Amino acid sequence: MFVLTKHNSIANQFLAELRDKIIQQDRMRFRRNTERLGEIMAYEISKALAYQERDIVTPLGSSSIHTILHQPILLTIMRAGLSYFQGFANFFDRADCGFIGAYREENTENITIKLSYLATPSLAGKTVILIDPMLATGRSIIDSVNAMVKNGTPAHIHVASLVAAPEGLQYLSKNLSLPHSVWTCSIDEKLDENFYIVPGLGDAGDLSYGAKI
Ligand SMILES: O=P(O)(O)OC[C@H]1O[C@H](OP(=O)(O)OP(=O)(O)O)[C@H](O)[C@@H]1O
Ligand SMILES: O=c1cc[nH]c(=O)[nH]1
Ligand SMILES: [Mg+2]
Repeated sequence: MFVLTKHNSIANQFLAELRDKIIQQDRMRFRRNTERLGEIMAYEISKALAYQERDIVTPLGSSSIHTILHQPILLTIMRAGLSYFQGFANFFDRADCGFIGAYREENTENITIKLSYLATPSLAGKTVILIDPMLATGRSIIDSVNAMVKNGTPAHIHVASLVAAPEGLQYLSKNLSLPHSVWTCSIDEKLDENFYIVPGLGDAGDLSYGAKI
């Protein structure tokens, strides 16, 4: 598993601003910081993709360089995923993309996921980056994977999160049987009694777009 904040970088400042209960109230900065971390995580994941050597003709000669063989398919879970996704789309700028509508319904016992929308290209044999900033119980990711495989079974899924809870990571390792890797900016302490990540940052969807009814 890759954890971005294990290494000091400017990314730590963006995550600190996302968590800070005052700064995070600036909705535009919240979305933009999320997007910036999406760009940085896209760069990190790009190192794990397949490359091919190409010769580029410049005005003065030719230059050999390794470029990405196939752009990954970018899939995100709405709402909160949208800004993080945009960071990936900025870097993987030729990628085919897909969208999943899912939200958590809380009851006292557990979380259930309501899936309402699925629009993806064919996923058969493809490398997919599944983008969702909050990995809390892990149920949104697992239910999304179970829904999206009807559009083909990917060769590999990169699960890209921003803040992950240990409980969610454990749920993924038990329930995600397809080849996958997990990428996150931080592994936090735990879930609270409402299944929110502690210390986390709060509700990423609401901070991005406002409370929903
Ligand atoms: O790991 P889980 O327990 O499934 O929680 C994570 C999910 O919770 C958030 O979505 P939410 O249901 O709040 O919807 P929203 O994005 O519309 O706010 C977040 O965007 C994840 O999709
Ligand atoms: O802590 C959490 C858990 C799920 N969704 C969020 O936005 N935050
Ligand atoms: Mg939410």
